[in-house]
Amino acid sequence: MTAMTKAPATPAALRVTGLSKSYGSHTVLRDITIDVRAGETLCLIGPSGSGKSTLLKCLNLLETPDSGEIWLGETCLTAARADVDAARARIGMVFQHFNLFPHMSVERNVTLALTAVKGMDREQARQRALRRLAEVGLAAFADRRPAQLSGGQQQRVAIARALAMEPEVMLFDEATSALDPELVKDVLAVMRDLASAGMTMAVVTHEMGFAREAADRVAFMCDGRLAEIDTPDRIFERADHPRLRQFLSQVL
Ligand SMILES: Nc1ncnc2c1ncn2[C@@H]1O[C@H](COP(=O)(O)OP(=O)(O)OP(=O)(O)O)[C@@H](O)[C@H]1O
Repeated sequence: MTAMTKAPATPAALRVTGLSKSYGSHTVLRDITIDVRAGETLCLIGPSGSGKSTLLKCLNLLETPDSGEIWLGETCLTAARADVDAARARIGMVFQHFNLFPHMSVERNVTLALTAVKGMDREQARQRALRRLAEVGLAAFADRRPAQLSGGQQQRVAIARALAMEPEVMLFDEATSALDPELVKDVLAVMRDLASAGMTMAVVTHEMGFAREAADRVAFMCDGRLAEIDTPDRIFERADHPRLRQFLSQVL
């Protein structure tokens, strides 16, 4: 008789349990339990003010939750003695506003943290930056200043900068919301490539097309709660949660 073998569960790269957060008397996150599996693209959708960005900021330790735990692999980020800087270096974050240094070249923007934080040798950092810039389609722009690039190109530099740190997880907080509509698709294409390449990603987005096509799972947040989490197909085609149906009827 052969022993039954059980398929290994996909490990969680990030795991959140019982996370709550208030600003004064305003409760923004209510008892959120969610994980981002290794290699997964998880999209977070929901009405404005539902807590999506706050959740992402908690994941990157830019905000401190009032209660609950966040685990990055085997490391508890919310433990009293957690090394926040070391943990943050393992998580890449891309914001709506790219915050590039205007007086530095594109290449220097990407290498800065490599040399300053990782202590990498300047030439080694440059080579890594050039590889990352090539991946986002900007190899030819390394010596330019950010102001000489379009908003979409600047956002791709910000993505290259985050990738250069070789993070275990990438977090995207409305990365295309500040862009002119015609610049959005190039940034989404880079994000799609990353998703296809197996990068672990949590993506707050208002781009329902991206969530539908690129996500492995979609989480719907509402009033600070995780209201639904499921495959894109079930979220978009077979939604039975009334607030989700209402939300989708407004945005699709
Ligand atoms: N630093 C802060 N201080 C006080 N209230 C805040 C702070 N940051 C966020 N909030 C409030 O928390 C709630 C959730 O905000 P959050 O930005 O997480 O929502 P969101 O779902 O990302 O919204 P959007 O889609 O509009 O970006 C909102 O009511 C917001 O006003």
